[in-house]
Amino acid sequence: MKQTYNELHITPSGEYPLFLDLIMSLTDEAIEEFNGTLILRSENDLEMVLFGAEAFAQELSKLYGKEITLETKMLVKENEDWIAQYRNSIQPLDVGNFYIHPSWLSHREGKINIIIDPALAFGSGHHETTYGCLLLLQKYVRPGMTLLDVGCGSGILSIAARKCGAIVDLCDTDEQATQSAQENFALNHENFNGIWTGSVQKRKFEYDVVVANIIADVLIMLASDLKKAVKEGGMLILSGILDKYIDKVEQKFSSMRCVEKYQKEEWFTLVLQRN
Ligand SMILES: C[S@@+](CC[C@H](N)C(=O)[O-])C[C@H]1O[C@@H](n2cnc3c(N)ncnc32)[C@H](O)[C@@H]1O
Repeated sequence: MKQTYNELHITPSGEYPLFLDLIMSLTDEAIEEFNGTLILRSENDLEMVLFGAEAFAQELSKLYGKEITLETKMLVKENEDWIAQYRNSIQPLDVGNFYIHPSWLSHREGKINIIIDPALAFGSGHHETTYGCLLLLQKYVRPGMTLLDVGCGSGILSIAARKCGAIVDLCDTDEQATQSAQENFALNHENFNGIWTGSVQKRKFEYDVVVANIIADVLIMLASDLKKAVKEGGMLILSGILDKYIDKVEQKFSSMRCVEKYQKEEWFTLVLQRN
């Protein structure tokens, strides 16, 4: 990309459609039409287009026996690097020992680095619910534990758990999410044990830790399957719970012992232990 581009404005005093046709025949660039002005933008030289339009105006004036004039303006403008601007808008994030950053930013020494590039799947780390799960995972996950991530989205939680030494399975009902999670595992040079499109019911094992950051209604619907997925003495980390639904969720999971309740803004994350 060049540093600058040219912008040509042509406003004919008459015969506008003929000038539009002429300019379309002189260039492949897109033409903007604004209040009787034709605007062309190009990194290439536009002098020939200007010259052609002026010559055409003179010829038309002769042909019609009346003066057809052009108001013209040639500007040189700075090219914006939109991709760079977009990239600059994506901020890295510290969550306890984790440092979450996109692939174009460098690692931070002394931190557990997690690379997540923006994509369609949920889970950049910035949402309060993901943040809560990340904080609690680093507190409760130990090397060698098994973990199931239900509703994996971008895979951020299972990547984090893997980086803490867990053996991880993950699933999501959305195929785009499982696809994105696999890409993010590869980006982080990490591996998972199993991944599937679907939910907790498709699991084959019981786990030391199950994490599910889904909305309250879905957690309630999945309650029995989520509880069964946890080994005796194991932990269930639930998030995606708005404060107004916390009582309802706690009641539904009351057969488990509440070990920790973390709140960030209006979002709760619960750590429950199976007896
Ligand atoms: C809020 S996102 C969480 C993403 C990621 N785990 C995080 O913490 O950032 C919830 C994810 O759950 C998935 N989901 C919704 N209902 C589900 C269900 N019944 N079983 C499994 N996943 C589900 C959605 O497709 C979505 O990717």
